[in-house]
Parts: sequence; C-alpha cells; structure tokens
Amino acid sequence: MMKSEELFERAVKRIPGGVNSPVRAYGSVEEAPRFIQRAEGCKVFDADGNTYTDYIGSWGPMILGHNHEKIREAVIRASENGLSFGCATEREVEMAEFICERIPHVEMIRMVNSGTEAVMSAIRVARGYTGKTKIIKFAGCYHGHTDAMLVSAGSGVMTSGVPDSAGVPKGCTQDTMIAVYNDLNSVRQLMEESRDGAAAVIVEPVAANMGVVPPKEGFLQGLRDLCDAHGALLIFDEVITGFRLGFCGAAGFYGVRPDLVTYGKIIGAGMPVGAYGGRKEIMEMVAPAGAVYQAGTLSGNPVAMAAGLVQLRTLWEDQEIYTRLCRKGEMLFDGIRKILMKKGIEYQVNSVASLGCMFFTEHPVTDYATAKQSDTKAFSEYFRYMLNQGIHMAPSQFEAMFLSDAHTEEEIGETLDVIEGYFSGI
Ligand SMILES: N[C@H](C=O)CCC(=O)O
Repeated sequence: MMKSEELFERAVKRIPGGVNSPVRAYGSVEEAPRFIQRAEGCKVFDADGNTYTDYIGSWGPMILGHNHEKIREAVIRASENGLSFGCATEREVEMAEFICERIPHVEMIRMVNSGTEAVMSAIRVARGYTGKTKIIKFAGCYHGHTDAMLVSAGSGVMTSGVPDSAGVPKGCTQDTMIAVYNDLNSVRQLMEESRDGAAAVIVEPVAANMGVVPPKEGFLQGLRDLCDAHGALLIFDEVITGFRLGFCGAAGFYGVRPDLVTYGKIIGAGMPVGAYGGRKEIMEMVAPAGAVYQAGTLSGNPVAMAAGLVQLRTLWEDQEIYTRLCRKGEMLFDGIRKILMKKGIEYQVNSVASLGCMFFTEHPVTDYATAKQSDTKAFSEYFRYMLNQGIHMAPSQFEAMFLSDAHTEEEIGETLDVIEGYFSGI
C-alpha cells in the first residue's frame, strides 16, 4: 500500500472526507489524494517519494514558487520573536503602508485571516456604508464559504454538483441576488428589480473558480458604470488575481477602479492571511474608527506579515516578474491550444496571463452555464493521466492552473509533451 493511501485511510476516520478542504479530494472517499510532504520552486514531493511539476501553487499564493529562500528566512526570523501577540505591531503598519502607497484604489486596509473573512467583512462594510442590504454576485464566482456567498458558488461547491450548501438558512441568502457573469443586462435587471437597490456588486474580475473565465471587453467597466448609476459599491474579489495579474491586480490590468477590494493568501505568501481595503471614507466605517464591527485575534499576525511583506516587496521591486509570468502563460496555454488544433480537438482553453485552464467542451466558456457544459468525466481521466506522469493539477475541471516565476520553459515544455502524449493516446 502506498504511504498516501495509508495516510488517507487514517484521515477519513478523523477528518470529514479525509481532507481539510473539499477541493483537495480526488472525487471520492475511496481514492487517496497524494499527500504532499514538501515543495520547492515549481515542484512538489509526495509521501511516496514521487516528484511533480505543480500547477496548484497552494491555490495561487506561490507566485515566486514554493519555499522561496527569502520568505522562509523572514518567517524563521520573525518567529524568533514570538508567534502571535494579539496586539498592534510595526509590521502591520508597514504592510498597510506598503499596499496603500502603491495601489491607488486602496487608501486604507484591514488585515484578516482568509479570503472568506475578507469578503464577509467587505460585504458588511458595504451594507453599513450604503444602508442597503442586497448584494449582487455572479453564478460560478466563489467568494469563500461565508453563508451569504454560498449561492450558485464556484470552486468545490460547483465540483460537488450541489451549487448551494446545506446548513445555510434562507435568511442568510435572501439578500444575495445572482447575476450571469459577462452579462451586464442581468445585473441591470437585478438592480432595477430590487426596491431599495443593491449595497454592492461583488465579482471575481477574472472568474477563476469555475475554471478560468476572463471578463469580456467592457464588462468590468460596465459594472463600474452600473454601480455608479445605482449607488452600489463595486467590490473586486482579488483573492486569486491580486498581485498576480500585475502588482495592482485585475483592477490595474483592466484599468477599472473598484470601491473595495478583497485579498487572500497571496498577501501572506501562503501563510493564512486575508485583507480588505478601498476608499478611505468607506473603510473609516470599520470599528473601532466606525460602527461596522469586525475583529480577529490573529489578524495581522507578525509571522504572516513578515512572509507577505517579502513577497510583496519582491514583486514590487522586480516587476519584470509579471512579464515573465505572461510569457510563461502564453507558452503553456498557447502550447495547449496548438496541441488541440493539431489533433483536431475543439476543447476550449481560457487564460489570462499566468492563470488558465482547458475546458472539455467545444463551446466557448463565458459563464457558469457554459462552464458546466464541460465533460467532467473526460477531465477526470485526463487529470489522472497527468498525475501519473508527474503533473500536479487541481482534481477539478472548475479550478485554475497557476504558474509561478519558478516554472522554467523546460518544465513547461515537458508539461506540454505530457499533454500531447495524452491526446495522442485517446
Ligand atoms: N478555489 C479555492 C480558492 O481559491 C480553492 C481553495 C480551497 O477551497 O481550499
């Protein structure tokens, strides 16, 4: 028996489904996921001694690659002074200054512990600021597992085929309105239909939790205009795109300014961190400055801040990283497109810079409904083949492939050879 199987046998007895997040499961409690022991650069190493080229990247934060020397050293140094104080520290101020002085739409920021918390808090602030309750979200976008956002959600919720979640009272979701991604009319209609209007529109500016679905030309600006016309705030959930598409995230990449932005794991270079920020007059609503309550013992944790600051400084000081990431994205995703074309297969490849995915469908994927047309059985076969050939990807059709600065052209080329091998065999 493989070590991963042994570990999984133990895990399922004590951890629901044997995993601490559903997206780590390989589809059933019968199949053990590979248990990862360590990672370096773009490689992960499992408990059975296998090495993989990794395209999960801890679901996004490993922009510089795994176990980056400077980040590791910062964590070790910071931890020598203690792990958590639950009190104000200089590093939190450095982090807030570093971000606010470089990202024009973030005038004030509050650290939290995850993207889920960041979204939950941003929504509360939007409601407090506007005095309205309705929130518009898009089918297939995933904003963490807070009750109000578990409606037509992407990521693991979409993979499970159960779009909402048991245990969420109707009262928690009755003010969440669902629009169609890339369809401004659906947003306009919801805004016009709701009596008091919406407090906010929240969107993944590049949807990356129903596979990768880029915004159509004008979609994000259209949301900005609709929000302005109807007195709603625009919230960009940049948990995946923030500091990845460019230092200013999707807002900078597409030139659209949100009122609030949410960040996640990237700010902590993989440590458990989240943050939300935006216009000063809105953020000043947050306690203790204002009347919107939000708190957290571990928020702004000194070790996480130390790790995150090194990652953000490195990204800021060497912005060529973004050019390299784009080049690698082109190499991988255009490479897949070429293979498919050569083989006469009409699957869709969607990508933006270092994010992308292949949909197992012939129809263009622009929203939740079209993403769901993908043949998930065929994807699962492909996933298993890739894994056995040393390519580590999310086990779901509805997640992104993440590139890092540590992926070399050689490794991307090897990945393309494996993909070509798969499509030569079917
Ligand atoms: N797609 C999710 C967030 O980015 C995957 C992470 C998780 O739910 O564990």
